Amino acid sequence: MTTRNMSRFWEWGRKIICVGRNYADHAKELKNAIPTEPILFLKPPSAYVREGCPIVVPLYTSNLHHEVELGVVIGKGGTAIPQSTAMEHVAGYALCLDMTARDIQDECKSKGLPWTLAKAFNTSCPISEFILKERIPDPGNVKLWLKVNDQLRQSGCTSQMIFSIPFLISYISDFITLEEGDLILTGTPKGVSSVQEHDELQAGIQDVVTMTFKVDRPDQ
Ligand SMILES: CC(=O)CC(=O)C(=O)O
Ligand SMILES: [Mg+2]
Repeated sequence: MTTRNMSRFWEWGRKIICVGRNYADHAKELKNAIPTEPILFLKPPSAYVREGCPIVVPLYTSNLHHEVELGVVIGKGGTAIPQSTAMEHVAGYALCLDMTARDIQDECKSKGLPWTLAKAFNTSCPISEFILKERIPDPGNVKLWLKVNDQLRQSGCTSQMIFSIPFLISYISDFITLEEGDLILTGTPKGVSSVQEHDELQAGIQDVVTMTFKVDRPDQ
């Protein structure tokens, strides 16, 4: 099925499609309504950051939040993909953080403006290594966790997702053609919180993968 080596998919310049409020417990903690249809937004490929490089806090935010999420890596593109064959389009997975400037997002929400500067800045998408599809046989039932300076902040299971992975692939591909190398971030469970310069973030998918990132702030 996969025609290219996916192991460095983040270098291909493909799009990152993010799903918001896909866990009811997270929607509730931010006092947001539970969606009846997926909420979508995008990050550019310049948002990617790999282990060994820092997450850089944008100068314009004073409330940068972590959101741990399961990322789905597309191996075969398509438009209007039926749910029944959606998983055939998946090459694998990645553990992802959807770094969010929460103060900027709140301001954009209150003004009815897009979330771009809250969600799509450089280093807003830290990712793990590529995880082959076979290593996560049931992506609808895996545990995700995140610690800040060794303190557990997020712990959830993809079984809590409101919209399943096949549904999301089908729904997204009705509006946005999916291409090989695209990444879908499937939303975050509860426990999002603020991070500061010098913090260490560690995250994992049960026994499959872990990753560690430092937070940095450029000089003003
Ligand atoms: C409120 C949000 O930031 C939505 C989001 O990204 C999520 O994962 O949920
Ligand atoms: Mg998110």
